[in-house]
Amino acid sequence: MDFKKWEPIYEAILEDFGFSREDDENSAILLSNLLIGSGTADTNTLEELISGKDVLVCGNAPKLLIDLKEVNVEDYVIIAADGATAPLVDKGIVPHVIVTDLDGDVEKEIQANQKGSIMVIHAHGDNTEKLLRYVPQFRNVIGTTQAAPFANIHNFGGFTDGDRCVFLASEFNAESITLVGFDFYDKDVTPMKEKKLKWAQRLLGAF
Ligand SMILES: Nc1ncnc2c1ncn2[C@@H]1O[C@H](COP(=O)(O)OP(=O)(O)OP(=O)(O)O)[C@@H](O)[C@H]1O
Ligand SMILES: Nc1nc2c(c(=O)[nH]1)N=C(CO)CN2
Ligand SMILES: [Mg+2]
Repeated sequence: MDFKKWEPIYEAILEDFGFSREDDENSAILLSNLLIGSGTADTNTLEELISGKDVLVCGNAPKLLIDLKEVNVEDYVIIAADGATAPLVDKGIVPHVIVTDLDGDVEKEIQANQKGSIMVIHAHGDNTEKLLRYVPQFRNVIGTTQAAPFANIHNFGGFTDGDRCVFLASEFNAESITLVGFDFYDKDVTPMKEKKLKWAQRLLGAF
């Protein structure tokens, strides 16, 4: 994603939520340093995995398991959005890629990572403690930010874990992108989650 294209959307998100760009930037610097310690994965791995392939993006809506019955998971490169990892792992499915800001079931994500999942870990102003605690426990990590990319920190576009999966699949030239476990009208969510889902829906309108 060209950051100049993403930046106006990012500025609108910052304003809507009252997030601080400086906090996001400092969190990204922290993640960059943590990855220098533990080893950053190469984005070529994502290119090789995704380019020309059919991708299944798994969101964490309650209907995820119902949606999964309609697809043959073996036909896809599977990208799990954060909390979607646990129900997949419980069904014996190891996602090829996990996109996370580490506020889901991180223990399940560590298990999946040990079985081969590539981690795409997102730094933002409200997850620095999670980064410090968990990043050293993962291998094969690619770091992302919603602010400007630099050095070993990327910005493929997107905001919530779920829509960032789709931006990532698009960035690496997926042949097709199929969504399961997305429900933007889920009423059983907090007001904050409802607001984030509205942004996810809006951002996915571009695809
Ligand atoms: N009804 C839904 N409830 C929860 N997540 C949903 C829903 N529909 C789609 N999603 C997508 O699934 C992703 C993963 O969901 P999860 O429950 O892990 O949320 P989360 O980690 O709190 O999300 P985020 O960190 O992006 O706020 C979300 O980022 C969202 O894009
Ligand atoms: N600063 C900040 N940025 C975010 C946050 C958040 O809570 N705070 N949540 C996200 C995933 O929904 C993505 N980006
Ligand atoms: Mg999350």
